[in-house]
Amino acid sequence: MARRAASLLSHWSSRVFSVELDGAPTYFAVREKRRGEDAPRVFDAVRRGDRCFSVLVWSSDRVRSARFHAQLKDRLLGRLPAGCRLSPMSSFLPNVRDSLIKGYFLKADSPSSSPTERLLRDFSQRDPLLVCSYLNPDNDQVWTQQLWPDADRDGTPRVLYVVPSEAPQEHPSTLNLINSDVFYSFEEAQAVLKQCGDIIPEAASVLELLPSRAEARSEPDFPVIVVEGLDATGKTTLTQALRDALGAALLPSPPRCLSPWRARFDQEPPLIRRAFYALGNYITAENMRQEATKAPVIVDRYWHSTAAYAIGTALSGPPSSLPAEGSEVYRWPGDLLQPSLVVVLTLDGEERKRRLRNRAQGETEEEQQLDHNHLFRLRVEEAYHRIRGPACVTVDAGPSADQVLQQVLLLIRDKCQL
Ligand SMILES: Nc1ncnc2c1ncn2[C@@H]1O[C@H](COP(=O)(O)OP(=O)(O)O)[C@@H](O)[C@H]1O
Ligand SMILES: Nc1ccn([C@@H]2O[C@H](COP(=O)(O)OP(=O)(O)O)[C@@H](O)[C@H]2O)c(=O)n1
Repeated sequence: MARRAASLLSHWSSRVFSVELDGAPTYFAVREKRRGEDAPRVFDAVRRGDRCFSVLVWSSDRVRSARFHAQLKDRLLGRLPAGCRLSPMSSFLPNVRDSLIKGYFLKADSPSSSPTERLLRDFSQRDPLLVCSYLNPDNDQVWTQQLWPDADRDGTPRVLYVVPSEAPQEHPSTLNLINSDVFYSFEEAQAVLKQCGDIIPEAASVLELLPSRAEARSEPDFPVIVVEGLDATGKTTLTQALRDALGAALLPSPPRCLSPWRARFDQEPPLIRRAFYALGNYITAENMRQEATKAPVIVDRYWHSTAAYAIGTALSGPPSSLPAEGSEVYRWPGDLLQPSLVVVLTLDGEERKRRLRNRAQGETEEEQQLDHNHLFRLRVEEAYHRIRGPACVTVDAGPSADQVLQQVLLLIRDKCQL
């Protein structure tokens, strides 16, 4: 832990900081203070006289960091004085993978800054937090950042100038996607659940259900067809109709054996939750392999869902903020069985909502977010289309259920010689 802190601090001046102030990201860096120089303005959205702080989560234990970050907002809001405003914040080394650390930027009204300061000092001594305070001593928008001595540990307060920085080319969260949000091997996902063992007892039960190891191995005897799409695009309807039309086996994903643990892992931060879903795919792959010795196999969601939802959640903004097409984040895990065909159902937003209303059954929290957040839905759909290895074939799910079935049957006959 101490070594990671030392390396964090030694690269501190190379870091870029990002704060969502009034809905727009402000990027800034810090550097040594030069005497007598006019520093540029940075925090236009911060009122004169406001006292600011940043609280960033850092720990070499990634499970601890992820869980601590997930609780941090509530913990801060529960104890901070009224009038203190929180904005999401992150810090990263440009182009350095896994360098992103996350936390919050706090604006405290001047009169109430002392209790905030006391509380943060208390937090920084007990918790895996790196706290900085921001001052504009001359009240002219020239900001300085001070790493608190107790965070710096060598006893010398470091006072740095805050200077504007350019927006990075890629969304900063892209730096930590691989093996934190999306897992590209059985071992990587399994390692997260093993690490959770002492804090989430259910992890042991999930680990027991896993195959001893994973490998993509040879093609199954019968074709395996995966149906993907956002909630209410008609996956259940289509997969059942395909099962009946082809005399196929129908597999749900995540697999049924994980049902007792799903709600538990849905409460966890992305690192743990996504590892759980990633492992579910390896169980599904074993089931696919077995069933495909006897008949065609239809699967309701698989790797495309796991990766596209994870990418769409980790990033923000319009689909243009996603990693570019061809990026390694869209690759297929080398040890995961590839289906013969992946069909993605797409549906006009209004029709999807109408079907959701008609069905009126419980949505996952993530699915509710899809409804409330149009951009999130667009990001997930775009990520679906960028995933490679098998790429997906898009089918318009707007026509009647029978027409959609006939179209997909044609595709299967064409691509899988069935
Ligand atoms: N092609 C279709 N045309 C009209 N309604 C449909 C069609 N396919 C499915 N539905 C209806 O839309 C709702 C959502 O379909 P469902 O198969 O449950 O979607 P998913 O499994 O993707 O969430 C259901 O009420 C279903 O009867
Ligand atoms: N193979 C899978 C299947 C589901 N999932 C997750 O499960 C959620 C959707 O599951 P669901 O059971 O609500 O889907 P529907 O088939 O009901 O639309 C998505 O939010 C994904 O995050 C996954 O990550 N990987």
